[in-house]
Amino acid sequence: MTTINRTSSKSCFGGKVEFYKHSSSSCNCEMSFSIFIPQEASTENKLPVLYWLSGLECTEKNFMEKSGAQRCAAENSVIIVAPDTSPRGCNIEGEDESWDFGSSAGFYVNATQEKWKNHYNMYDYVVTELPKVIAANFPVNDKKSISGHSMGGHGAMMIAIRNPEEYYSVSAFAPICAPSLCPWGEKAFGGYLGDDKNTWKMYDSNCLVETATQKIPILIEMGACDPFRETQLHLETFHETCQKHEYPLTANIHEGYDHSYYFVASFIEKHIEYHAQHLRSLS
Ligand SMILES: N[C@@H](CCC(=O)N[C@@H](CS)C(=O)NCC(=O)O)C(=O)O
Repeated sequence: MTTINRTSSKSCFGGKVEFYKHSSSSCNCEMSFSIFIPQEASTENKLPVLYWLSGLECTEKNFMEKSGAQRCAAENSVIIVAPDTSPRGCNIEGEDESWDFGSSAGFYVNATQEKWKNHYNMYDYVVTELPKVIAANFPVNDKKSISGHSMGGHGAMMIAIRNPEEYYSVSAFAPICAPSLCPWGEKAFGGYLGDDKNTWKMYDSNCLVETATQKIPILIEMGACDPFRETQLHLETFHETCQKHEYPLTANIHEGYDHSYYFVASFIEKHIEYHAQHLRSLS
């Protein structure tokens, strides 16, 4: 069993916000995550988990510190787990050179390129390893949902589209909707997966919805004043692809909101309630 080391524990709305580090076999380095555990969680009362994937430049801290999700998670009896956004400190040349590639920018893929493939396996980490670590160490049942922001919003959609039987619901805030078509995605996929764009499709939600058979509905919030909306996020393209392939998508655009955690904080309660409803519905 993986040993996990708690680095901090704080009371929050009757429950606990805790931070952990552990040795990851997928990423071959130490990984970090944060967790919110509602007060009533116990071995006799195991709770479902909402996984939260953060965006570029984030660590496991941003969501816990800025979203204000804990009160609603406590009220709805949902555990929240927020992993770091990439491996770190792997001594890979260039890993800390830019804010949109390498550290803080794992993009939730399994790298195939020589330089990155030993460590940058965030897909396996989030889909397989982390849920096992959580199940072995916390009072969780086997029900999971997933959400995220920007790069992490895409990660949540891509992971849920590929694993619809694993997640009860999926949602995203200001997601990168078609990574193969935007500068952030092209840089990351090119670097981690190589130049052959065919290999990018398995990690691109805009491609995955074309062939999905079991269709898990997607809920998106997007700020109308998000400065990345036109250049990086491509919601309209994704919307068209979903319509064409009859993939269920609800996208809400909010006047005046941008890309920041102030936007996430403004709508997070609605999403936690949405996930809680799904996590409760099939019990
Ligand atoms: N550094 C970028 C912006 C990066 C950014 O907006 N990151 C988002 C996710 S894509 C975030 O959550 N940042 C951390 C935070 O706001 O706490 C820029 O120069 O425009």
